[in-house]
Amino acid sequence: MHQPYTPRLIVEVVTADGVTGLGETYGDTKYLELARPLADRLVGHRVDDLNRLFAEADEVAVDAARVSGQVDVGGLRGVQTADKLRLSVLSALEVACLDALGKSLGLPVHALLGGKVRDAVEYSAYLFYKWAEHPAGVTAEKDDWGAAVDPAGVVEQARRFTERYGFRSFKLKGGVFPPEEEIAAVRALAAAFPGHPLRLDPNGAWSVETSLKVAKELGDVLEYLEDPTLGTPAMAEVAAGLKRAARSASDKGGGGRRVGVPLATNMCVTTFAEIKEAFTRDAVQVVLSDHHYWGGLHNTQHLAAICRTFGVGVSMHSNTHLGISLAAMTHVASTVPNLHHACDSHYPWQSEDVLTQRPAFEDGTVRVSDAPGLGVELDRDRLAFLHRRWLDDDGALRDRDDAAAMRVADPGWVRPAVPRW
Ligand SMILES: O=C([O-])C(=O)C[C@H](O)[C@@H](O)C(=O)[O-]
Ligand SMILES: [Mg+2]
Repeated sequence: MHQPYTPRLIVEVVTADGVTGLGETYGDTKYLELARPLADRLVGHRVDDLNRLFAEADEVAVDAARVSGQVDVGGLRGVQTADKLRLSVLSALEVACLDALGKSLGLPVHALLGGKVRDAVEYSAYLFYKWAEHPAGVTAEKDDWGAAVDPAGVVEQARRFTERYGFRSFKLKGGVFPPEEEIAAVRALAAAFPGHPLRLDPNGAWSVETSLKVAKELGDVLEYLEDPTLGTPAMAEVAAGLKRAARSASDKGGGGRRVGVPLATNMCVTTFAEIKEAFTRDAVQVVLSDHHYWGGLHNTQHLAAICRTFGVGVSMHSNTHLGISLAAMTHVASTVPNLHHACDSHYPWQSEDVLTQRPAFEDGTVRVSDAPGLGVELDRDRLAFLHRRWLDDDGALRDRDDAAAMRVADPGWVRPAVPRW
């Protein structure tokens, strides 16, 4: 469940020559608290002095109450550490500096990152279970996607995604209905779109046992299973169980059906500190990077290099971002040689943006811009309009609370404990 609106922080750097650069990141209060002091420390620095950003960010104090034993957005984005909070803010400044630097030098951001290895970046269709409309009383833009609360609705949503944007890969956000229903939805997708890459992401809603059961049932159709269960130890148990099952199936002759399925994560490996345990235990086979919380585009390249060294796949996680971040993701993704999966993006679900021209999806891809910088332009009127809405809000939209809209439909609703199944 996602709130209809989400706060975003837009950063603009201005050089002494008057060149501007744009960046974007999460905009909840805890990020805004760090953005101003960090921005103040950077006044007078060069936009190509990117490594210094990390040292400056380290000097910005994080309120301990923001991070003590916390997970981000109910766990959806993994652990919340002071460092990760700082890196998430830093990422917007790094992207803004790269945009400004590229514009000054007449080079696209991908060139500043070493050059693109592909001309277009593939994205996946992000399928959500949803009602036809938001519950009465929830302020939201209307959409024309219709309801998706069963396999037929999910297939219909996927069909619209292919018609509108040409996506080939499909990711179903699960953990909503009992696993049997989500298995049926994935099977329906596989029947409707034979050979298309499919993923299912229940955000840790299942026990190890349920994860193993679902993975075995869908082993022949899933490209990967994302965060079936919470935490590296539990993911490692699932991965080991799947390996055992695959071995025993091959000992028995196999029968041609794939038993194992790679596990992907944007929850248990979201910081460099978490890599060692996860990779040495073979708990995950694909890491979904998010340049915001990994600390920018250079760090995303470092992460990709570590994944390559360990034989772990890499792709990208999405986060209700706008077009600035989509452009940044596309530039960095174009430079990663070992990007073997279509990246996630919530962007088709966003009806609003702060750009004069929205990035477009063609055949499920975004073309990598060769224009100087990111290749996007800020629409100051739209930014002012959205900022005004944020200022006028009673405070309910300042910090992401995905349960808020659910509580309008069902006042007693609380986020279910995990594992739920
Ligand atoms: O793969 C995903 O998109 C998720 O696991 C959920 C995300 O964390 C998403 O809700 C977000 O960050 O806004
Ligand atoms: Mg995920």
